Amino acid sequence: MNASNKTNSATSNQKRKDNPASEKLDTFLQELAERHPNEQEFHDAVREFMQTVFPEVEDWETLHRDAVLDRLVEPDRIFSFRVCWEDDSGRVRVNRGYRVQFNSTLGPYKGGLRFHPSVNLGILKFLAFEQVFKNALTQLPLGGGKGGSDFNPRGKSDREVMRFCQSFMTELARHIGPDRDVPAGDIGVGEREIGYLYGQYKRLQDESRAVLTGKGVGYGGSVLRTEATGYGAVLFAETMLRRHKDGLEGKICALSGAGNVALFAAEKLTSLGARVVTLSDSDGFIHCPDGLDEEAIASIKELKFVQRGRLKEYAEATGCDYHADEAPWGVSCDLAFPCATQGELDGEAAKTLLKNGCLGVVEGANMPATLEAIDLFRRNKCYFAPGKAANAGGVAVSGLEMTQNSMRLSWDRERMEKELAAIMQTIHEQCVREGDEGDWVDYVKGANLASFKRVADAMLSLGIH
Ligand SMILES: NC(=O)C1=CN([C@@H]2O[C@H](COP(=O)(O)OP(=O)(O)OC[C@H]3O[C@@H](n4cnc5c(N)ncnc54)[C@H](O)[C@@H]3O)[C@@H](O)[C@H]2O)C=CC1
Ligand SMILES: O=C(O)CCC(=O)C(=O)O
Repeated sequence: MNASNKTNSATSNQKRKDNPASEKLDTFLQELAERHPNEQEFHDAVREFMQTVFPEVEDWETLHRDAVLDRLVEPDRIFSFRVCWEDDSGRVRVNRGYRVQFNSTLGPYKGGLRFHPSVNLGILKFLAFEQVFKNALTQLPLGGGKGGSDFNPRGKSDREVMRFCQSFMTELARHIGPDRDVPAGDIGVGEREIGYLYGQYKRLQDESRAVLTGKGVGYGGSVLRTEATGYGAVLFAETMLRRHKDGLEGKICALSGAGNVALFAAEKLTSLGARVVTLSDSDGFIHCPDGLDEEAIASIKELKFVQRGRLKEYAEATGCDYHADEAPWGVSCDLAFPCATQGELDGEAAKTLLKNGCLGVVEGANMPATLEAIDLFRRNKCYFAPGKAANAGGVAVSGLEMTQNSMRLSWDRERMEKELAAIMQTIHEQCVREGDEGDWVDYVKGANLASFKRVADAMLSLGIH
């Protein structure tokens, strides 16, 4: 029983007439909303995915009988726990921690941890759902999960962050393991946090196990993991443009974010001759019409990763334009790279980008474009690279970090660069194979169908559970 054979665009017209896919989709989404109330981000992620998958599912009966689609939207399990820690003044603080183990059909649960005050179960379920399909596209043996806490590292001392991470891991440790669930970083969780989390895991288990990725290269991390998400998104953009007889050289690029993904995307774009004109944080954006050079990006990295400062400070120090409380999508550009967070590029922003002649949008973040924005990009045949394809370079190198840890060796930069480029190429090929519309490639449809087929086929093979 093979979903690839059963899912075919030559869908029988009769079947469609008897029971149109759009009606089935509406019912499915309505039931989802009733079963998972007040989780808008999760509903949106499922809608974006299922609206491309439903019309292509020919053998409805098989998938329906085995409840594959219903199983795909129900997490395997979810943990929620109290995290108590002591701040520098001796006061005890209480946060909530979570891990959503969504689907392990293809391998151990894999996906980042997010520390941000906005974190709630709906957001983590959307991220974990996306992760299942993103990981499938890498072709590595990885399931999907996500976790985190409403803890806000901003403004906390290193020691406070350490105590929080130790408390968080004290509970999480019992649920994870190298063949079970391997977390990594995401918003608010970088190398510092991974170091503290890993240190506490080792202390508790008295074992050096590959239980987290994104570790420092000095203690079991992989070369290129830090850069991989941003670099991978740019490699994807380059492949997408090359297929359409174009390139990155001279392209004006508007980026949002100023964290791990945005800054390494900016670095790679600049090295390939593109002009990065904006970066943003949650307070506003900087606009540098001549483009940020290597030196400027290095000093913003120092500001963000070491001093943990704000872009406003960079603007004050250099005199570049700064726009408080605004996103950068009003700036005229050839390519947009939303690299901050979900929902940051809405319908109005999409209309502005299209009006200004934007050729393509590459999602460095997870679900930064709203459903309305995605719809506008697709209807206008703007090249839109969805996050589950474009930002998969990070988790792909995490997968390779697991491989290196299992083999007890480390690969060098040259090898890692080749591996990352090959994986991004393969992801692009899968999107084109499933999303080629003749005069245009629908990357959303391509990424969703290719990953769906891989996960659904494996689920059918593994029986009902
Ligand atoms: N770190 C990774 O390897 C991967 C991250 N992602 C996604 O990329 C995005 C960024 O993650 P990272 O760069 O790792 O996080 P980060 O914590 O290093 O940086 C996040 C950036 O987004 C900005 N930001 C956060 N919330 C915001 C808001 N509400 N409005 C405006 N700006 C906001 C922050 O100021 C910061 O500049 C997230 O959507 C994450 O899920 C996706 C794949 C892998
Ligand atoms: O490297 C990983 O395991 C997770 C990366 C991640 O959280 C993501 O792809 O959104």
